[in-house]
Amino acid sequence: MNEGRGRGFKEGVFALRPLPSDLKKGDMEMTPLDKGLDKARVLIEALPYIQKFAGKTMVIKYGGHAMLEQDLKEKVMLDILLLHSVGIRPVVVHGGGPEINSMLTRVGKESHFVRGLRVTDKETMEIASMVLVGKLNTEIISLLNRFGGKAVGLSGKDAQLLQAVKKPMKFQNFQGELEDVDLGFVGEIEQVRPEIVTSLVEQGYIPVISPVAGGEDGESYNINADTAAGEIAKALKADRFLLLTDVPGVLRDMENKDSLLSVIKKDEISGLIDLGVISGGMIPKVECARAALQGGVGSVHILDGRIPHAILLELFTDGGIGTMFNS
Ligand SMILES: Nc1ncnc2c1ncn2[C@@H]1O[C@H](COP(=O)(O)OP(=O)(O)O)[C@@H](O)[C@H]1O
Ligand SMILES: CC(=O)N[C@@H](CCC(=O)OP(=O)(O)O)C(=O)O
Repeated sequence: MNEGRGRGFKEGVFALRPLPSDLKKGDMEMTPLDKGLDKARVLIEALPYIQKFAGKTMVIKYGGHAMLEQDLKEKVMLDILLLHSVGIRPVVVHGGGPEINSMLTRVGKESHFVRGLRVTDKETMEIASMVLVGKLNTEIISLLNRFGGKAVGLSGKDAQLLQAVKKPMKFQNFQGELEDVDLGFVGEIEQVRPEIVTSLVEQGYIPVISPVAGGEDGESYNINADTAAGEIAKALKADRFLLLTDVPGVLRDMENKDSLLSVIKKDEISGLIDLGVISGGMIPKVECARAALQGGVGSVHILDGRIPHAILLELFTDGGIGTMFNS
């Protein structure tokens, strides 16, 4: 199903004879040499991608349900470190919606969303900041650094990285009329000042950014993490923008996990939304994918963060595992 992405690299020297991992059970026991060859083959398949991506910036949006399991979290961190070790420049933007929900429940507050955006009153903003900046950002950089990385935590407020204004929102009522909805401290990004990120990246650090922006008025604004990551990817003119989520990618039929759309062209996105193929939480993702492509990002990938090493499988294998958006 993933064949035909046309990434253009052929398997190298190892394609000429059956690979040890291709042998069926019972054909032959794998010898230590076979196992070694298998590992070599994996590295060789990755080689053209490693060469192609060296020095390139990749923005990785990590969030949602893909962030909840410790074992998976560690695998995501190892993937990011591997990218960094082969000369790629990863920039991480994280979410944490489910963790904000649990913290709000613990303090007896309900979560309300309008078109995927959390209605954010003053107290919710404080709690969202505590969870995103205080807890999750620190946890991610601690993990990366524990595994030997040099990660630096930032929020969108640092060095005015993300400047926002209050986001206006209209909502259609039961009579079909458009009404204004007050989302509170939900922000719309007005300006991205990527210099702090660029200078950290140039010095070999991995920036890890939480989606809280500052406003002219000195307030903090809550930004959807997909949107924040997309804006940052655009400002950095990233080569790749990866969104990790909890589905295999964009499915043609939500009931059928095998109906993955492996490649979507930028111009096909509106049609898929109009047809109802893409709905709910997937809409902001594909919309920020489109905006990122329009803003000069090379390609955008939506992939299943629940699959161990999803990032490596997407970037360094010929078929990839998720949905790739390109122009
Ligand atoms: N065509 C589609 N393919 C896959 N998922 C879709 C599609 N349309 C809607 N969705 C929904 O989008 C969700 C992903 O968005 P969301 O829950 O906001 O992700 P996250 O929490 O990772 O940011 C999926 O869990 C699924 O319910
Ligand atoms: C305005 C808005 O909705 N902000 C999000 C920010 C976190 C986020 O987007 O996290 P995920 O990527 O894990 O969903 C929120 O408060 O949940």
